[in-house]
Amino acid sequence: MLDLRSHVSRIVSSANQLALSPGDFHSPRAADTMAASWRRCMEGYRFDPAAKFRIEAVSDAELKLQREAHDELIQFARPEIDAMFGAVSLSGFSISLGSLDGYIITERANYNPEFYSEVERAGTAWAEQSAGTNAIGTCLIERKPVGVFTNDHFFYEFSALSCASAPLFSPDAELVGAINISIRNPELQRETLKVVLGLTTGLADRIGERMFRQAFRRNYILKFAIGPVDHGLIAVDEDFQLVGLNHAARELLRDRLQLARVRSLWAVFERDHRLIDLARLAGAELTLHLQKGGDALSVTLSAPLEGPATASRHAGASADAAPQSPPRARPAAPTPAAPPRLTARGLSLDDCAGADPRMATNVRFVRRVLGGSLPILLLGETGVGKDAFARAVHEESPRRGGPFVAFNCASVPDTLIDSELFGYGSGAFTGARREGSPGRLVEADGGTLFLDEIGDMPISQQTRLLHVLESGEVMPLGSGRPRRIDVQVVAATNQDLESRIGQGLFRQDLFYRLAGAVIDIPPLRERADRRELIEAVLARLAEGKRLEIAPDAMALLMQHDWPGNVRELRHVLNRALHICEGNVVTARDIALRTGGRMPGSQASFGRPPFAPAPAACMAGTGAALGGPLDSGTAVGDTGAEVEAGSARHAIASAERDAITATLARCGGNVKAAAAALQLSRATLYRKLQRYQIVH
Ligand SMILES: Nc1ncnc2c1ncn2[C@@H]1O[C@H](COP(=O)(O)OP(=O)(O)OP(=O)(O)O)[C@@H](O)[C@H]1O
Repeated sequence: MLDLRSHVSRIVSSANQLALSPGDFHSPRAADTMAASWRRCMEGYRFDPAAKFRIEAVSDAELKLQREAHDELIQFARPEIDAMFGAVSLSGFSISLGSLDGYIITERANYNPEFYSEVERAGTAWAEQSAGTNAIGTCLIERKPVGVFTNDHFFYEFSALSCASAPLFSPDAELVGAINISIRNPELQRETLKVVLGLTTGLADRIGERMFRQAFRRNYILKFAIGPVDHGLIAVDEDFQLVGLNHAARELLRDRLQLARVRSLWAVFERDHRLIDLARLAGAELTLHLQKGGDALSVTLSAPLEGPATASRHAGASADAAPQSPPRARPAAPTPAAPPRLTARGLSLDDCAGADPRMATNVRFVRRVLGGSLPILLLGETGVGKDAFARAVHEESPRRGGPFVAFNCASVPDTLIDSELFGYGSGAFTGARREGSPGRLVEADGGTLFLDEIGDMPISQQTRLLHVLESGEVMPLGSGRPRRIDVQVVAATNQDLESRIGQGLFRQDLFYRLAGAVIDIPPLRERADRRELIEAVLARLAEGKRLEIAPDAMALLMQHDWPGNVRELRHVLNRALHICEGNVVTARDIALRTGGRMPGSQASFGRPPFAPAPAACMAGTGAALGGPLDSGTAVGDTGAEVEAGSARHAIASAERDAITATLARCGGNVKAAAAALQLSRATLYRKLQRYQIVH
């Protein structure tokens, strides 16, 4: 282990020597991985390697939310983590699972304080932007296994640790997190860490395989070795049409898939008639050799775990989808590309889930609580489908025969919320209806009450609502008689409730009461099934008319970052279908709002150098500037006018302005700005990326 002075000078000189063009913070060569990360730390995040560092950690409540959001990933990872921990239980050895944001969400460790440090506990923030060079954070950025030996950590505080992390990919080949092994042992050799890195990569491979086999449980699966611990997995239907490829298989077969624009397994391997017969007969698993470009590859074929899927020629690995478009994570769907079912009642829970793994987890989770009295809290940006989800919950719950009552806490004036929500007796106040009003809570008795924009509810009504939820009784104003009610409460917000609690604007006890089951609905830009969702929304809008999306239009739609989410997508497609010629929507018909995420972006809002590719794109004509969200108002889903400059936009806009101003005041120093804004550094980095603020 180096002393502090040598540590700092090694980092600074290596980062400076790294021959990269300005702004290129990603190194193509493995040997440069550390130096590239150090350089990101100094130039991108403006960290000082000599500075004292304290790891950030989320609160227990936030950790609980994180765990709920990653419920499925934890379920798949935990048995493998436990098995590995049981096999290699050494002092100073811990295994942890990091979320995509770099938080440790579960861990196994020897908690002997001699070897265990608080920095390894669940809830700590290891995103590189938060903790500097480290195995979890750097692996998540590099999307490859990364070992970080003692002083390779950017901050000196971590130099007693050596860590190895490997990325975890979903069945759709999306990065979903990282698995990490840490060792706190001064005797550890750099060479030994390489072995540990192999163990970690094998662990990630096995967790990925569990997820893949579950997702494609109705398909035949071919498995073949790619490296000493890596495996390619390919799911096919009974006609040997490709249904899914894991990340390793996609990487290996990338050229072939791209060139051939394949759907069939026989474009990857040479046709083998034995395989067809064997697959039909296969009761379990068999190993055979398949020819691939002159080489014989040993492949294990396993039969479906559940009843075989019907032929699915529309599978994700279709001609124009492979390999960028992930295969479907829900192989059970008989016609995977079919649009969601449109009923008079709207979307079902399966429709809301589409083929997105995070949404599938959400739906599985919410189904477990339906029928009980646990309140459900829906979180997500504007337009992601919280309202649609709430209605689908009602339709699937045992209360579906009862009323569904929606109450928007932001659209009713504060002074009327009391009477509207809790009701009032006859003659309770001047202007009241003579016969009184039962109020929305009582109206929802026996059914579901959807409290939209709960984050905007004034604090005094929050107190009353909390009382109702705790007692199960409503006391209408001036009636003197409480009324018992039996209601499934579903609340929703796009606000950061934790920070509202911090500002004293939201009651913490109400939050805990509402957060019985927390469902985090991902924004459209993060959904793995974007392509299918785009097609489904168009099909739904086209009402039976057959319409196609030309590849150039699809490319625009896939690149856009959708600040208004599915609602914005609907507006864009609705406009396109009315102006397109014939049955094909082309790029000329697509008008996308350009610039920052919220209206009124300033020129200074760009993309941090390490952020994903810019999402803004513009159709060939100047019409792009006249996109629906620019027009000031937009026609809402129910036909009502929705203000584009609504309270939500104003809040986001104010937040973005406050961040920009604070950063400027702090000379671009993120740490100082985070302290001034009373945000954790990780949260501020997330917001910088969200608002695309260059600092
Ligand atoms: N999975 C989906 N498939 C098709 N359409 C969808 C899907 N999810 C949402 N939509 C549509 O997108 C639009 C916006 O959805 P919704 O109103 O539920 O969003 P929201 O999150 O509640 O918005 P807000 O935050 O503004 O209240 C609606 O027209 C809805 O029908």
